[in-house]
Amino acid sequence: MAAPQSSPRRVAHQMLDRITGEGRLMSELLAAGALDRLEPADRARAQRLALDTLRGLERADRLLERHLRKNPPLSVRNMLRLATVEICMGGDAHGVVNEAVAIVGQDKRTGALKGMVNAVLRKIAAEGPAAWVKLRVPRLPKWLRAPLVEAYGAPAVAAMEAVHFATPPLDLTPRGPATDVAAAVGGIVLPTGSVRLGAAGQVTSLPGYDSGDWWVQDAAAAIPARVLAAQPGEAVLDMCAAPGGKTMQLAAAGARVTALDLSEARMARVAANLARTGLQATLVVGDALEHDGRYDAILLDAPCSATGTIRRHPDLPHAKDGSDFGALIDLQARMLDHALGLLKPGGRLIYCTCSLLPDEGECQIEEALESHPGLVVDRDALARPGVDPAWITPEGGLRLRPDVWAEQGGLDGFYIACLRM
Ligand SMILES: C[S@@+](CC[C@H](N)C(=O)[O-])C[C@H]1O[C@@H](n2cnc3c(N)ncnc32)[C@H](O)[C@@H]1O
Repeated sequence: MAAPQSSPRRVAHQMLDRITGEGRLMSELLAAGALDRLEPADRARAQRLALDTLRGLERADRLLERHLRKNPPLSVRNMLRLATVEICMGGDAHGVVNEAVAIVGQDKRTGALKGMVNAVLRKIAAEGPAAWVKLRVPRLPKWLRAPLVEAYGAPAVAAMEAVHFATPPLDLTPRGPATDVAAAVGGIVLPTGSVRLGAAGQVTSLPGYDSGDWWVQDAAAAIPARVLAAQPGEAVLDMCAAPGGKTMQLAAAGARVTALDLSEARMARVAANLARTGLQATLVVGDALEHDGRYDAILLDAPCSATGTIRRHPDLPHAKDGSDFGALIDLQARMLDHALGLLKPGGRLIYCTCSLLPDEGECQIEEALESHPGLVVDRDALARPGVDPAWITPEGGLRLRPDVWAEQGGLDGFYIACLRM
């Protein structure tokens, strides 16, 4: 086995370069082994440094602007950003500055700038922490902010940005009684039945992980399967299943679940999750648009912009620019059309996306209702514990936003609707 050869700051810096420079998502980098050169104990720290930097990027840039005479190359800017955020969040300035200077100095392309990095970061160490707290909460980029302001209004978007800026809590979906899991892990039970922890630490060392008593799943992401309310023995298709959070909910309810996903690698995670929790489903790797069968119920958690998950994935606004969302919207419509054709008479379909964009939620349902005579929205299905009727939209879906339950850490943005043929 190759010896680990890096440090958390170096790895966090490399991840920032790839996210901001190449438009890669952190999930892709992690899947490709970005943390492998670190000791296991250092991996969470590297990831946290990168995530904190991405959440605070706008503030870091504002502080750095005061001290930069020229725009440095992106890699140097990213090192300055990472060091600025760490210093302003209470890191040991001496150690941070020394390593930042070493990292810039050891790279032939940037070595000549190490003196500048040293000088700028010494100023940040002196003035930054006091100035940091006075800066505004970082905003979403314009390409995303504009449609959200149009949909929800500027005050609501500002409230979402405040939640995005905070470190999110950890949510667990309990397999059995939520109170037992909450007591075991030291969490609270949310009104919708998920268990929430403030400071998680290492997930795999929490009580009940090995025995599969729960799985990690945002409280919003747990609502679609609750709305579907699978009954024992029902044939249920989880149409875009990986990594399997909703598959496990459906299987735990006693349904005969077929879990379908296009990605073999992601389906391996469904298999591992089912093995850990002792739950069962039939796994199919394939294209949802070509899948055949007849089901009592279908859960379509369609691929989407994932703009509802920014509090957990602050890399997204920096890696994306919205240019690939049109193709996703088209795919969602085709998947919804195809899925409706797989329902038994009287069957129900849950359509959901972890998106904040109405084009991927409300508009998809409005269009499906126009093009499928006889299709109806089942509003009554939304009456689940903890679901606030104020979240129900005019066409009869649920609109969840990060600023819901903001004081308790918020929720992922989601759209959920129950359709019946
Ligand atoms: C939002 S994620 C699903 C999350 C999952 N339902 C859960 O709760 O863990 C969307 C999934 O759609 C899958 N996907 C994308 N295109 C697909 C297609 N044409 N057919 C089937 N699955 C597809 C992706 O591989 C991805 O795993």
